[in-house]
Amino acid sequence: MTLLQVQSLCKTFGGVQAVHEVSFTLQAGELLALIGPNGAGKSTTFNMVGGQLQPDHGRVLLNAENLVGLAPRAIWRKGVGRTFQIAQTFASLTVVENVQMALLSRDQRIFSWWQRANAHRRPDALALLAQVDMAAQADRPCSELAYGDVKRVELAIALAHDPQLLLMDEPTAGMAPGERVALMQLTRQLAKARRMGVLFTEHSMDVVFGQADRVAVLVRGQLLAEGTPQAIRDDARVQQAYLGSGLVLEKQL
Ligand SMILES: Nc1ncnc2c1ncn2[C@@H]1O[C@H](COP(=O)(O)OP(=O)(O)OP(=O)(O)O)[C@@H](O)[C@H]1O
Repeated sequence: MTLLQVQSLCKTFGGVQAVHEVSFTLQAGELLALIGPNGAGKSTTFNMVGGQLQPDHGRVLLNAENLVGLAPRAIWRKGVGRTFQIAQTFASLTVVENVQMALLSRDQRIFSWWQRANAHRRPDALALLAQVDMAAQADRPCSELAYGDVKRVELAIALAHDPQLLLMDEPTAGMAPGERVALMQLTRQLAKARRMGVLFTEHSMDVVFGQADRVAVLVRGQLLAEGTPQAIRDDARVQQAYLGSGLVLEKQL
């Protein structure tokens, strides 16, 4: 069964048609990059999939179940995880406590006190940290970590919910080029190992063309092209759309 089917999504803000009849699919274990020049409708599409925005029209099917109309938390409960452009962790807690908090939340336990998190499923939290190569730093406060490491902790937090689909909004924003590729290589390995679909918006073309299985290109709210990284890079319409945008569809070395 197809993991995610986005069908004919439309969204208008005032007189602006932000997204018009956008459709695409995503299979389990696949990484799909949503790219396009500024204002193309990427965030709007992304937020309609996650439930932060309601579409005017169209459907978002997860394993054939329509998510449109559900609150973001209900969508999350159905297996849609999310990471943010600016990584969100509790700086005052340790690395492992952050993951323990996520496990508590997943287990639907009431947590008023961080001490509760501290006692909850530490071995499982450590196992998740091992998956993102952060087990050795488990007992450090998140506030002490380099930004690239915070992003990996955020990934472990997202994995604590065992998502079937992970939405990543510009996951590598603010990172150095080497770190960007490493984070998405790791995400790719995890997606394949867990059969987790990943939909991500991204401005870094080295990440898009190096790590995505497929690329969907939005321009002025419409899906211009969709295909393998190679097909997209060679597509004259895509190159035309990016002309003058300051972005270059450079070749992967
Ligand atoms: N809340 C809003 N109210 C009014 N207009 C909006 C709103 N959100 C987005 N838009 C408009 O919808 C269009 C698509 O915006 P969107 O943020 O989805 O594009 P984007 O591809 O994510 O751009 P960027 O790469 O710059 O983040 C733009 O013209 C934008 O100005």
